[in-house]
Amino acid sequence: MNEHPDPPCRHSGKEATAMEIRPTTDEDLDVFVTTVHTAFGHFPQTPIADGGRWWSALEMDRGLLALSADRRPVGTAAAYSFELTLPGRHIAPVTAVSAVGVLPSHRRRGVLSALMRRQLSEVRARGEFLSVLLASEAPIYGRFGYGPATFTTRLTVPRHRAALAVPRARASAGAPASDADSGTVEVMRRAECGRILEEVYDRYRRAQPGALSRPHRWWALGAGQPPVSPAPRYIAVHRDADGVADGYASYSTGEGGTLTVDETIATDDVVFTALARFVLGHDLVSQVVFRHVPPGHPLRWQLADFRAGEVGDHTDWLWVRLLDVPRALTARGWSTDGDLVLDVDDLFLGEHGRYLLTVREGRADCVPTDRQPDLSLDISDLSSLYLGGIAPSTLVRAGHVQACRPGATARADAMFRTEHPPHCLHWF
Ligand SMILES: CC(=O)SCCNC(=O)CCNC(=O)[C@H](O)C(C)(C)COP(=O)(O)OP(=O)(O)OC[C@H]1O[C@@H](n2cnc3c(N)ncnc32)[C@H](O)[C@@H]1OP(=O)(O)O
Repeated sequence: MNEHPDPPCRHSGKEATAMEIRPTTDEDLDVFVTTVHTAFGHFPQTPIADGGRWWSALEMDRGLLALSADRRPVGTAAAYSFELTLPGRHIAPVTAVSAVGVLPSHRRRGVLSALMRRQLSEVRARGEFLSVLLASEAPIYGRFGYGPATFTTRLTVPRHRAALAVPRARASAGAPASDADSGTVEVMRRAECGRILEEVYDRYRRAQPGALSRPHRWWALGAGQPPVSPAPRYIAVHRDADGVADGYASYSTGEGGTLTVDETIATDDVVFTALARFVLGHDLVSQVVFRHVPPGHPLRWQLADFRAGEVGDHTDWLWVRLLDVPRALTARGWSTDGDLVLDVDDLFLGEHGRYLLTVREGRADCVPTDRQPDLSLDISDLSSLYLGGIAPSTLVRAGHVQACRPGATARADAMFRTEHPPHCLHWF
């Protein structure tokens, strides 16, 4: 991207000038974690007492600490090194931003803005073109160029209305045998699973756009949330006819007989259905709560009673930030040929670029152009569109994206659409 002719850097004037931002080292772990806790005000609830497991995967050589003029730590930002699966099953390295916090006593003075600026420049210096995060509050990150790009829901099904319908396609005579599940489900405890979860998750995430890698280190340390952490859980492990694990559901039962499924990981739809059927058939359960179900997932349609599946917590999950438009757009796969001229503003970084995106046979070319634009948009909007989880027409109708030529919106919709909607359920 070019420097903007008159960069509207909204925050530069406000960014704390007497502050120092420095990278962290292993020696900073305690002060880093204490500062994050104070920023969130969550100290009593956070399980740091559990041997620091929650924070054990922090990459301290990638963290940032903001120090006030009197050298006191007042702000934090962490960065994890993951891979992100893009449309077309292409895989790219990403920086996953986390543990962002500014002390309550030092807010709204530009500390976060300065941390974000430093962090984005370090991501570029690594040669990466994508940054991602999970936002604690939606209004925070758009100004820094991030846009919500994947979405998730919770599906609650009362046990007495949990019957699955016989799918018409399978009930009809002559349905292919491969359509039915020929595998088995075994219940294991989390502690007995060895590397099964890690291996199944890795197969799943490589085929699922929007999914993040979970590095071996996370599993080995038991960092994060269940089932990566070793919290007590039952795991329903699905195996194919050859005995190879190809899916799992991690679950526990709680108050009032609610069975909560942390995540259902399946390498195909038949495996997902088999695992759903298994937990929905659990005795002594009043309802089953599936967390992290992709919006529009077929499970709701498989229930004999369509209204039995109550959708809740429909919310954003992964926020994406493009740092190099041509590299990002050429890295993902595309399913529809076409040409599109995108005029992109990056207000936070004070950059502007106009690009001709040309898609032929699944791959894109993206070069600077002075042709008239089809769409004019902010980098946060392009970042939202990037994984195919939201249609350009939605952002045009919302007034975020400007369609500059007749037919441009429909063409953009067709080009950005992906065969598999993106979904992410990794917490970091
Ligand atoms: C990926 C993650 O880790 S998500 C976790 C984020 N952290 C938290 O939610 C912990 C609690 N909150 C905090 O620690 C702080 O309030 C932060 C980190 C969200 C913001 O830090 P600050 O140093 O106050 O932000 P900063 O002063 O740079 O604000 C920049 C702009 O963002 C706006 N902004 C900052 N936080 C918020 C917010 N929560 N809601 C709405 N606007 C916000 C500011 O008003 C300012 O806007 P302006 O330039 O138009 O005046």
